[in-house]
Amino acid sequence: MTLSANSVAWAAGGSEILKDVSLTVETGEFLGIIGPNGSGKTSLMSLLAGLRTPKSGSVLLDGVPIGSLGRRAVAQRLALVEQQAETGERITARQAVELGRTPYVGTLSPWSPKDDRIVDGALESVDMAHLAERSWHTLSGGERQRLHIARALAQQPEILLLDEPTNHLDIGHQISLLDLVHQQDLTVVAALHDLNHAALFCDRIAVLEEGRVVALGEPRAVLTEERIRTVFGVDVEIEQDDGGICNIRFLTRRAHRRAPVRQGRRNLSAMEA
Ligand SMILES: Nc1ncnc2c1ncn2[C@@H]1O[C@H](COP(=O)(O)OP(=O)(O)OP(=O)(O)O)[C@@H](O)[C@H]1O
Repeated sequence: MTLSANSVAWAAGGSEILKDVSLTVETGEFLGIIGPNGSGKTSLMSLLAGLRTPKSGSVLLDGVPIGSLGRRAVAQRLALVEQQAETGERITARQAVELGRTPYVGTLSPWSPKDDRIVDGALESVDMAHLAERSWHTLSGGERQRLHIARALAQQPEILLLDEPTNHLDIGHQISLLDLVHQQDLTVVAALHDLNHAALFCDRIAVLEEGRVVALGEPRAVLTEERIRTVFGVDVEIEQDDGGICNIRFLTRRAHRRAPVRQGRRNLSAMEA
């Protein structure tokens, strides 16, 4: 199943937020969207999810305009985890994940043991089965974020849209969540802030700058020192490991200051030896 944006433009508050955005996510691909704050990542994700309508251009789900499909039909194919997804309901962790089954349950197809099994599996996959009966409002930000992912997995979509999915997560859970998503047989579009995560997990990366796609391709082609300097305004050094994966090192003033100290320490240990 493919998802594509074709010359999409979107405006809000009197400003053009997205301008002439074109990209296609192929079946099974993990596409990363990176860009500075305010570059339009969240806006693009909601257009791709069919939550917003482009001012011009189109978003196609398997070649069909997403706006022409019913919400239930879209939800059976595509799940979105929003950046500030919240629930005001007084529900348990498990009930939050059960919401993922909404597109499948109805008068003619009542809740069944199969739905229970899918919810159990989703809770286990994000390491939250032990907190299934806890009230939502007692959970930490990271636990809630893992449940949002579990809810999306319980939706059994073919395409998963994730807007900054590692928000609130410690580094162990950031890696295990991206690993989990990567291992699913899913097409993934994820807005990511961590460029090393993008390099490690994405098949291709689109770079957004002021609402335009300024680069789109494999991580090693897109993540160059020059581009990161131009788009994000930071100096980096990039090394590629044997597998061709980029390792980005940020050259902050602090890193520059610390370099001679490290050298000094090495000299000192050499003298002590
Ligand atoms: N409904 C709206 N009305 C007015 N302006 C909006 C609206 N939605 C988004 N914007 C503006 O559009 C721009 C892009 O916002 P968006 O949230 O898509 O960026 P982002 O790349 O996801 O940012 P961040 O990295 O900070 O999450 C911002 O300047 C934002 O203020």
